[in-house]
Amino acid sequence: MSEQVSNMFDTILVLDFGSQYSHLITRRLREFNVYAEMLPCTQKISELGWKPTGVILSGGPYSVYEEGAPHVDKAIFDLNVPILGICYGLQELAWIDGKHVGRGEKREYGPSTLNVLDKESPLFKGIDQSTVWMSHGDKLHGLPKDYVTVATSDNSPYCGIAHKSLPVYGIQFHPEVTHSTQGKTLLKNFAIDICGAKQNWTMENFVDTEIQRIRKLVGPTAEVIGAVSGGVDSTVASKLMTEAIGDRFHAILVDNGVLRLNEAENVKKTLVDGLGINLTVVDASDEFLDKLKGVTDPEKKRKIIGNTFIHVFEREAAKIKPKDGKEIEFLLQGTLYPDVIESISFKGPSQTIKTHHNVGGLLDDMKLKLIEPLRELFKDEVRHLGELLGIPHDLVWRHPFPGPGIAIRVLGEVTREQVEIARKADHIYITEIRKAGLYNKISQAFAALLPVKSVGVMGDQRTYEQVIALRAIETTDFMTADWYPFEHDFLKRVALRIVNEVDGVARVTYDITSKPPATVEWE
Ligand SMILES: Nc1ncnc2c1ncn2[C@@H]1O[C@H](COP(=O)(O)OP(=O)(O)OP(=O)(O)O)[C@@H](O)[C@H]1O
Ligand SMILES: O=c1[nH]c(=O)c2[nH+]cn([C@@H]3O[C@H](COP(=O)(O)O)[C@@H](O)[C@H]3O)c2[nH]1
Ligand SMILES: NC(=O)CC[C@H](N)C(=O)O
Ligand SMILES: [Mg+2]
Repeated sequence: MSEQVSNMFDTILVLDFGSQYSHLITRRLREFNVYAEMLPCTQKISELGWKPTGVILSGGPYSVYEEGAPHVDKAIFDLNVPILGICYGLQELAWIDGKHVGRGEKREYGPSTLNVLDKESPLFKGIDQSTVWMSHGDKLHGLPKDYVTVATSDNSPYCGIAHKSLPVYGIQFHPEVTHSTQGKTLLKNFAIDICGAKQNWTMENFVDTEIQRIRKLVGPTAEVIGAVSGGVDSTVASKLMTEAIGDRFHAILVDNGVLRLNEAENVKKTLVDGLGINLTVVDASDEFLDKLKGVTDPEKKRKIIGNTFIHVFEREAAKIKPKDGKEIEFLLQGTLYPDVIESISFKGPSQTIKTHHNVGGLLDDMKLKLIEPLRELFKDEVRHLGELLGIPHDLVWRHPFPGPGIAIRVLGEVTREQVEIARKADHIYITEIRKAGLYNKISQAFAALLPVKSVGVMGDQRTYEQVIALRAIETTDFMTADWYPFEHDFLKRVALRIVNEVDGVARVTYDITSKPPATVEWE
């Protein structure tokens, strides 16, 4: 899939050396409609399968002179396309041609002033003295062979360098962060003027080319299945698939008994009636809740739900008999670019904090070929795509909802009764958030039901019931998050409604922990 998109649009290849900012390079380029793709720094150019329009080497936490430090495939120089090294990338260029890199006397983090020496340099066109963001401890001690200095900064005499005859550049600062005030101009200069990349990466173009691509890939008769949740990603992927192949696409929604209030019905209404998606809703709630009986360990809950999910999905898939008399050939997945990025680090995927349920487990058994139309997109691009495809605004901007659902929001044993309490409280909470006009300001909000009892007094009677914890967070990437600062009156209103309207709850608390150290979900 990734090969195909890169062949259809001029593509800047970003080779990732592990900087925390690497994905921002891709983002910035896409913001001015130049398509870019990030791959690990160890990518072999001969195995790329497409020709980049230009190459950017990212920053990274290593030192080029260290043993075991990552190094780029020298074949990038045989591509005869422009190259830009950023921070570690600059140091890598200098290391390759003369090894002039070492520890600096002073580390440099934060703002610095850029001083452009070569006013004719195409990389610095329209850029003069400006603030640039630094984050390095190593520095160049001399120029690599055949390079000249084009810019300096207070602490970096080789802040910008350029090859004398080739379009190869290196810069010590990070143009991809917004703190580098003219960083975007520099990236534009590189991608558009120096590489000559066309600015044709628009969602409208993507929709057209992607629909054509899916049709070609699937052929005139083959059929496709996909799991949909009513969440943003699977809905957008399903709508795209429906546009491409109509009801040869079979969507399956599994009601696992831990969905939100009236969710299965609502999703059915929106997807079938509203969007024309060929959807089957399978009620497997008894099966899930039976298997969850007596289980309190969060990881066990996640695994049970993940496994049961696969089981139910496979069973339903086997019932589908394609019209061409063959078997189902493809499985649609709503994988997004951040999922891909997280697993491409050359040191392997990051440590497992919690097992996110996923449908990847289907792969081996089912021998289905994967279709992942959103694989190159960031979440906000997926939302934009959803709007273009005519998916209602409310659905496109929905808060994410985890696959294991309310089961990981009912702490302790999951029973129908406990799910019902959590569901009702959640519904009231979200309704109030919407009423207050706060839904789109918050990234995710939900109610969790705690397995502790607390004493209360209602109508002169002693009560002894459970506790609801409200959570609301703001985040851009869900990797880090902060709690949302509600007005006190709002919290007062929600607490009152929940205790009054939901049997079994005597107390409400608000969770004021950020991530880290907490996670978004309670389990
Ligand atoms: N109840 C369900 N029935 C069928 N498939 C499901 C269900 N819950 C989750 N899935 C599948 O698991 C995938 C991953 O879930 P995830 O929550 O990451 O994405 P999403 O639900 O599509 O979007 P969002 O992030 O907005 O919730 C979904 O895309 C969908 O394919
Ligand atoms: O599809 C999913 N399957 C899961 O198993 C899962 N666990 C957490 N989440 C969602 O991921 C984001 C980060 O959550 P955590 O900080 O709790 O890990 C939040 O948006 C969580 O809701 C999941 N989504
Ligand atoms: N941000 C970076 O790329 C840092 C590169 C290298 N690790 C240094 O400290 O200089
Ligand atoms: Mg979801």
